Amino acid sequence: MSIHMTTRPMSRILIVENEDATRHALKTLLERHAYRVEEAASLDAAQALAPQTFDLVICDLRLAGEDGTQMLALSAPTPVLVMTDHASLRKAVVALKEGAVDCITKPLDDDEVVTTVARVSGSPGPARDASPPGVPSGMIGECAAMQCVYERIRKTAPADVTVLVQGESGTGKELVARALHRQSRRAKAPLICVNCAAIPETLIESELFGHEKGAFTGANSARTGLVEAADGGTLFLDEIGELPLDAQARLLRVLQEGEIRRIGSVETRYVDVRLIAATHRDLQSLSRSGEFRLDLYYRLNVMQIDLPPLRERDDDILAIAKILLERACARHARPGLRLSRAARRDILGYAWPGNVRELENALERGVILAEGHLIHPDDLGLPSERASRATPPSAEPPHSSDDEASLDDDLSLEDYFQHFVLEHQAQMSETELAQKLGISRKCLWERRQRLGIPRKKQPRRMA
Ligand SMILES: Nc1ncnc2c1ncn2[C@@H]1O[C@H](COP(=O)(O)OP(=O)(O)OP(=O)(O)O)[C@@H](O)[C@H]1O
Repeated sequence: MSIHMTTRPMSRILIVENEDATRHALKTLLERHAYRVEEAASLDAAQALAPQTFDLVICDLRLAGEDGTQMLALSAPTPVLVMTDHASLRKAVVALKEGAVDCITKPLDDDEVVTTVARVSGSPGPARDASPPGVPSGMIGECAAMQCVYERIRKTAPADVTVLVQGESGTGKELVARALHRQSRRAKAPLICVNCAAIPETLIESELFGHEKGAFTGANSARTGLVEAADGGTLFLDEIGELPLDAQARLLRVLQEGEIRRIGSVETRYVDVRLIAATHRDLQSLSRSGEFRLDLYYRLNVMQIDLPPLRERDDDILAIAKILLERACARHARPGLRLSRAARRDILGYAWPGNVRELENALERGVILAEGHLIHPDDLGLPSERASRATPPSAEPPHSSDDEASLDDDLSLEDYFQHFVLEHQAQMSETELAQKLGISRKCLWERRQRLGIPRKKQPRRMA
């Protein structure tokens, strides 16, 4: 893998991506960090913009019907940073071998994108790392349970041991793996992330360990596996509880002896890989039922990092929501949106079974659907039959002055709305009222219901 570094400050970046939403979000993010960005939705459109004149090209590997790796040749000598999803990790490995400077995986993580772009371009990097001291970049939250997690990361990262990260889905296990890699001596080598649940069981062994030509039907050429691709670096195996038993046996050999044997090969190769595994399942009880090898479990569990579910992070929820909301506002070019008091109460009262990912999605929905400056409970679209939480909604933590201000704004806006409607509804139609308030008729109707001021039926005017 060749790493291209340049010392001049980054100025122009070309994004080649056929998905409009991703392209737009990436452009907005990079422009916020003072990069000049142009975009193309296809190889042809990219070529027309003379990619070789840019300072960096960021290209999706799976352009609709086109092979993104072609951008490497089209852009030379400009460095190319490739984007991929879990399904096309194989292509990413090939692209890295062919000279891509690095690879970022989808769904894109804002902090990772900014840090990677800064690193591969040699530019000074993000203007500020939003993370407070001691909090790994990209992670939000400072409650006591998360402080323990950060301390574990800080102590474990340099130790070069295998780590087992446990937590419910969406609690940030992959973020922990990234932080461990970044803070380790392997930081400059590749981090290969594989979601074992996303690869079909029949393919997973050859994906991980590679195969020789003719090893099985369809194996037309020899292939390097992802374990070998991580040589010198870190391999993150998410959802390791889904790994079939045969693959578990091969993985055990890698951990015990550093040995790897491609499928269909008699030759043993040696790799130097640090393994980080994650699961939301109880591996010990899986091993009792014979689904997970106990010896592998013990090998994996040298260090354990447990992530708390979001519902147990009371002190953090609103702080996380605030930062995720700012990010969503930036992605959708809706600056300044805030959560209404009722929305904040609902966020605190909800059990968040999908954890931070679910909160991220709800806020994204809120930003897209909000009509005024505030996001209301309906915009968040939380399931109506809320799973109850131990903490009642009234237990909202003390407000910072910022929260206090937005609470007052919220109240005064609702007061203003109510006042305006009551004062003018006799003279104005619903359409006129909605226009004056800058909201849709539907939104006016919904707010009337919520505030208990439904429109009274007007007596029909006689001609
Ligand atoms: N502490 C956190 N701070 C900021 N973002 C977070 C945090 N935890 C999770 N996220 C965000 O939530 C989403 C899910 O995170 P991640 O993929 O790391 O979770 P996971 O536990 O690996 O989930 P799964 O097991 O379903 O793969 C990501 O978009 C991530 O950025």
